[in-house]
Amino acid sequence: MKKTFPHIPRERLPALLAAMPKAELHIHIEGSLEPELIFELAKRNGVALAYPSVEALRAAYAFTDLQSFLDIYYAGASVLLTEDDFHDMAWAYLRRAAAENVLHTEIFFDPQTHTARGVPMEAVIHGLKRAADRAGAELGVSAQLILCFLRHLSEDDALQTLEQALPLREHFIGAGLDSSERGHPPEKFARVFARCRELGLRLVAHAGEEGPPEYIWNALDVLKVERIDHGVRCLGDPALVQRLAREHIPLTVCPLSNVKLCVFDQLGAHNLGELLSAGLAATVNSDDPAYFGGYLNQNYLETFAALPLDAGHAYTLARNSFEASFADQADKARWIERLDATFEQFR
Ligand code: HPA
Ligand SMILES: [Zn+2]
Repeated sequence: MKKTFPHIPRERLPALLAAMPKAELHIHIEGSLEPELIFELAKRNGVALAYPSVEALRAAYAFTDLQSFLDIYYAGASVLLTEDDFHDMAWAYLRRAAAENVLHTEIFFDPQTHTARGVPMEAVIHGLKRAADRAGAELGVSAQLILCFLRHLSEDDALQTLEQALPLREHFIGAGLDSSERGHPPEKFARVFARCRELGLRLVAHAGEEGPPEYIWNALDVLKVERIDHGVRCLGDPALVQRLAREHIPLTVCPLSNVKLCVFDQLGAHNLGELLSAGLAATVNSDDPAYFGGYLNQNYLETFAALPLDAGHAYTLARNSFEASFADQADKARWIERLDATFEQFR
């Protein structure tokens, strides 16, 4: 049964959305790199940037599609060289997450973006993991890592990357697939995902952000992923929607990202409400918050302001975020109790 909260008026929604405990399941840590930190790290590491100032860099954040964003995103990540750089980036994100009542986060990282520049795999993973462990100890935020393969590169490159990461296997819980979607279908990565499955990694893939519903089918059937990242284009295929609903496959939806990358013209045209009405396990996430105009709470706030969503939808989205996570059942139950308590307090 869906919960409803008729006693919570619409004016209380912004406070409720900010206060409610939540999980974030779709955040690229390189996409949390704020322009100020890009400049600080560039200076620290003696890396030359193509932009003269923070303002000039921010002014370049006007994207027409996924690729136009990725070009700038990879350029920004070029300032990351040492273990401390990766720690500092992730720590900045995790502090923000804690302030936004994020109890649990599953963080994507793109090792190939760094190893291709000669950065050791150990620097990437140890730096991120140190920040994740520190978040547990100092902020009470549970944080896990998901290693993503860049789909514009070859499957052999992905396989080599996986082998390189294997000595550090204990530090990440899953594998994902990101970067340029169109022209790089999931089945291109069938072997590497099969290997990840043998290794006991949890599996996710970006599909149906810009790509067709067929990519979502193949992410499920060929890669055997447990969650679909984005997936907003599933509504074009009723049989797919039925499958996603029947099998409770979560979608990690990123509303501000979708508008910035022109997947939807405006937030008011976003299909999040339809996804929920279709019985899909949709969640709200920030994707690349430093580039897309806001962190997790901003995604919730702007989306609820633009769409006819109420406190019942807020509850469903937050609850979905915990249920769709790769955390263990006891943690999920504890977080959902805290969610229920927050909703009890709002009148
Ligand atoms: O939204 C995204 N889509 C695909 N790849 C990405 N890498 C960072 N953000 C994204
Ligand atoms: Zn993404």
